[in-house]
Amino acid sequence: MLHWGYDEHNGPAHWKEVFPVANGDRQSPIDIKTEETKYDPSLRPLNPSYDPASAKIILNNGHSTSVEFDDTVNKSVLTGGPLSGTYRLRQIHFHWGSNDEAGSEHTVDGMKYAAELHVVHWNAEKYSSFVEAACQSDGLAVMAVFLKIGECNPQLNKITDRLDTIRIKGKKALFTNFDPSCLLPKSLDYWTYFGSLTVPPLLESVIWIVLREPISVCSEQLAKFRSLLSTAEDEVACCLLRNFRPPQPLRGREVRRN
Ligand SMILES: NS(=O)(=O)c1nnc(N(Cc2cn(-c3ccccc3)nn2)Cc2cn([C@@H]3O[C@H](CO)[C@@H](O)[C@H](O)[C@H]3O)nn2)s1
Ligand SMILES: [Zn+2]
Repeated sequence: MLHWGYDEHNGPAHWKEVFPVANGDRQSPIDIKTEETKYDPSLRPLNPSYDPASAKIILNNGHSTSVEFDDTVNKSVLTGGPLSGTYRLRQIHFHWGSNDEAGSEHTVDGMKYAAELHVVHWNAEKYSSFVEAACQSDGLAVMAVFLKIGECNPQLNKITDRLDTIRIKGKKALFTNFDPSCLLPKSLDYWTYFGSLTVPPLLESVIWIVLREPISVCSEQLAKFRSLLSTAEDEVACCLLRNFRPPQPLRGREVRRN
């Protein structure tokens, strides 16, 4: 496998050939069977606190589009929920499908949403860099938000309106004065479980916090994500039509809810 991606020849079914942890016992995403989730009274309310000035750039890394934040200080952080300590905001990115019927990574009782937003944080209290944290079992905390097909989402336009300037893999553009809280639903109720990155190197270092209430997205907005290229300037242009990993075995893990 040349370089991992989401096509037939290099997609999720092939990743174990280069990243054996793909067959590990705390892989993500998962299907959340709501009847089997366990209420945990010790879970606290989520407390995202983001400074719009910490947004820096919007990027096409060939696998998704992300907004990268200044994570050199504790300006944008997530505390509370299942977390002990302060997790610093690193970046947000999206997963989507080739049509509106699929695209989310996590599923709920087998149901797929059209897309999924990931808000990636790292444990800056215990570790000195993102990459170091990414190798620790409590190193990362990713908040997942489902995007349900329906009304266009005006907040999402702040991102989709900029995608034409970063169509090619590797392209980035200035992107500041952005508070990702504007993409969170009214309710911050969540499910939480111990899992992994859903992209290589699939490290088993993520405390997943999946919000139960989706936000809306319309077909036109999703179409803009699909028009991003997974290829660089000097390559034959190929659209990033889908970039979701399917659900992985639960391997006895518990999914708790607040
Ligand atoms: N769905 S999800 O699990 O929430 C995520 N999806 N993308 C994410 N990114 C942040 C990130 C960086 N790293 C990382 C891990 C170890 C070493 C260096 C970086 N993990 N997640 C965006 C992202 C991923 N990567 C990975 O960087 C590796 C090292 O450069 C490279 O070998 C991989 O091919 C590439 O996937 N870089 N940026 S978190
Ligand atoms: Zn992701």
